[in-house]
Amino acid sequence: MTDTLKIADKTFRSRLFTGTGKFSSSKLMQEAIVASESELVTVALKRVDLHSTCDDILMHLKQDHINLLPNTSGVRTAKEAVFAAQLAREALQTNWIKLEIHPDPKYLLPDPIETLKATEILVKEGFIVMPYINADPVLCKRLEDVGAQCVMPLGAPIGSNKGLITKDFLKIIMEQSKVPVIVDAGIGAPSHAAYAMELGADAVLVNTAIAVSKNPVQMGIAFKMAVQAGRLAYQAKLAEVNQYAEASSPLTSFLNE
Ligand SMILES: CC(=O)[C@@H](O)[C@H](O)COP(=O)(O)O
Repeated sequence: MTDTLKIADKTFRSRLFTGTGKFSSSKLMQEAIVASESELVTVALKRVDLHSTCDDILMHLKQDHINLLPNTSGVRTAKEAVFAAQLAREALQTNWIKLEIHPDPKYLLPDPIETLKATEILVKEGFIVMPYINADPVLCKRLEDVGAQCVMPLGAPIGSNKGLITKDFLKIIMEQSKVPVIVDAGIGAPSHAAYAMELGADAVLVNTAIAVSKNPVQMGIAFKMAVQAGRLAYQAKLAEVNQYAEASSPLTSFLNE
């Protein structure tokens, strides 16, 4: 039986979503993404030439199995985000949008109030909204209530590579969410991605760790395998953590009964 992930009208075989920033060339970006087998790839609207039919980034992402997910990175308010999403829909012919509203350039932390406001408006306008947010279980429920198709809580600040520093809150989100939970940002190593999947994430989104590694193609493969391993482990149910030792074989003494 194939283990797939459904978000809105699309079904994904891969639970690794990827980003397109920070690669040293578009060709390398394409090779790494293809090697990772990612099927949902986010691209910052501000980085593409919406008036050109042969934008370098977009040209390299023209593959049958790759779905484009424009993101609103760079906007500071709900109003700007809505405008950016409308532009993306027009130019890229998709109503999918990764909603990112982070006005503070130092930590790039998402603004929860503007994100909720924008989600409400965009859902009403027929968008499939994938909001990037802090790992806030209450906000996740509010976003779900207004029609977000998934939630994308951060593991750590974007580009920090710190891993799942929000893990306790991610666990609550995964326990409560009725929409897919995609752990996004700060995932700095395949082991972080595997851990997120072991916890029960539906998918992860990784950009920096693949793009800036010495060998992005190999790292793309490493992330693919880590996500698969973490997912399998989650499905197989991990053994409980015990306070005390538990012998693996009977504790009878050797030779004398
Ligand atoms: C590309 C993108 O959407 C990023 O904003 C995303 O959050 C990934 O973060 P990392 O670069 O830390 O993987």
